[in-house]
Amino acid sequence: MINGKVLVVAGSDPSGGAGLEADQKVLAAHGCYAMTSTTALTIQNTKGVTGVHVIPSEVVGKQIEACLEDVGADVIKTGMLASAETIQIIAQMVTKYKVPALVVDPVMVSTSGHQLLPHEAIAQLTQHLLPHTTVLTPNIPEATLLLSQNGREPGEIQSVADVEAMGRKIQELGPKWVLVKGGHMPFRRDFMVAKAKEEKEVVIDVLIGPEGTVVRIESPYQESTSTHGTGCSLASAIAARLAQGADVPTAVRGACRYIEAGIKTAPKIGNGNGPLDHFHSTYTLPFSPGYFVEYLLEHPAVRDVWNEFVYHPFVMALGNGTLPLESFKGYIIQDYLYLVHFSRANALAAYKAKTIGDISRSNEIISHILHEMKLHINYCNSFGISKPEIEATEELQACTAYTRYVLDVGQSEDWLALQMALAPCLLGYGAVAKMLHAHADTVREGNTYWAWIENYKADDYVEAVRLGSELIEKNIRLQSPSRIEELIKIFVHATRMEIGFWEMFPYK
Ligand SMILES: Cc1ncc(COP(=O)(O)O)c(N)n1
Repeated sequence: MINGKVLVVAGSDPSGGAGLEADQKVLAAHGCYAMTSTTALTIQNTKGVTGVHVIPSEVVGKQIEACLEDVGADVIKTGMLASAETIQIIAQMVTKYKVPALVVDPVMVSTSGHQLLPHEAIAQLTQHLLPHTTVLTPNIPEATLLLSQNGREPGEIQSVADVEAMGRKIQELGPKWVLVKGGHMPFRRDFMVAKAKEEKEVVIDVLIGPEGTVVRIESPYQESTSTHGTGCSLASAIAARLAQGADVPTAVRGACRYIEAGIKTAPKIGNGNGPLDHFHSTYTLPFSPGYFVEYLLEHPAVRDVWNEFVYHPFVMALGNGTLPLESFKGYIIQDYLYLVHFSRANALAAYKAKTIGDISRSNEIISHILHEMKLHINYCNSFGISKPEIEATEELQACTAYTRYVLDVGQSEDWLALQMALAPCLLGYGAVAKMLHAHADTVREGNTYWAWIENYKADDYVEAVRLGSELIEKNIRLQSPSRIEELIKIFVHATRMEIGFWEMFPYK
């Protein structure tokens, strides 16, 4: 689901760790809709930048216009701007389209030392863009350069208080909020600049805001070579959170935590300064909404056991009419006893359901089971077995094991886990009947078991399968991938119990 629209105006990094490529990953990880306007194509990888092809500023402007006059944006985020003309055009667009928020990462020099904004463009940046800026995100070298190019004394940094003073001076140049990023200058625990390597303990990002607001965001110093694109990614994470309605301090704090985790879990890609893991907290479901059951039955842990159940020799003997009648009688009686507990399990599902709609679905399934049990009684009567005789029969172990397993899942786990334990029976009998209907060896005329097959192919059973699947589909996509794997294990175990049920009686 898309929440928030962000337009990024920045340069492209073909190696994917910084620039537009990183920005789009961050926005995707936050569930935002990302648009881009490209200021430059760089030639770079984790080892450094070897070339820059600047895109004409009219093209950049027309790309921005194409996005804003149609889709619109909640936030514009800028990165590498490449030229003074491009800066002017962005400022015109921000004013013309009254974009609600502007996050400016004043990219000047890459981590590897390559100039990404001409020195003379810093004046344009200050004059045209900073007055419209909601959040400006310089690191300490960029903050120093911004102040000195504007004829202000950056001052020497000894402590966090000096960083705050620096942020305040930058705020006077126009931006509403300034985040001075501390990654380049770690501190000791006492908030003095770390001189020696072993003194580097904390990173402090300082956010300066209106009416004297100061927020310090402290995180543990991480010794890492995976920091390529951290600045781009941080500013995009701030933009994403603003687009989703967060206030600036909340957006900035959340974005800093996102980057901290991205460095911690970085994938070690390339031979230089590697990229972050942008997707450390993103779930990707392995199926598309509405197609879980299809995915489930093809899952490597399910496929073979499912086929063993559906194409079991007991089933095939029902289909070609060769199943010994004594086996069928025994099976029908045990299945009746099974259905009593299966109804209890569905009643438990109704109890665990949270909406009247889901309660009523469980109720419909129980009504269907009652109908099925009447057919079992009719079968037994035709074999001369009465209802009291059925009910007086002792459950066989496979019947007890299966039903009590389902009930235990229902007691000890949640509603969806119970539905997964119930699913092999519901889906399986539908699949068995469908398979037998289509199978070349199936005998219809004179097959004692044809009526049994017909029952599970009838419209009302097909409808019950559809309802059951719909219930699972609706709820499964709210689960995490690891929980889905656990739920699949329940399905597999219950399917094995179904196989055990076929195995109770001789089928030859
Ligand atoms: C296109 C582009 N934009 C920004 C950066 C800065 O990122 P870093 O400081 O990590 O090199 C970059 N290297 N390339």
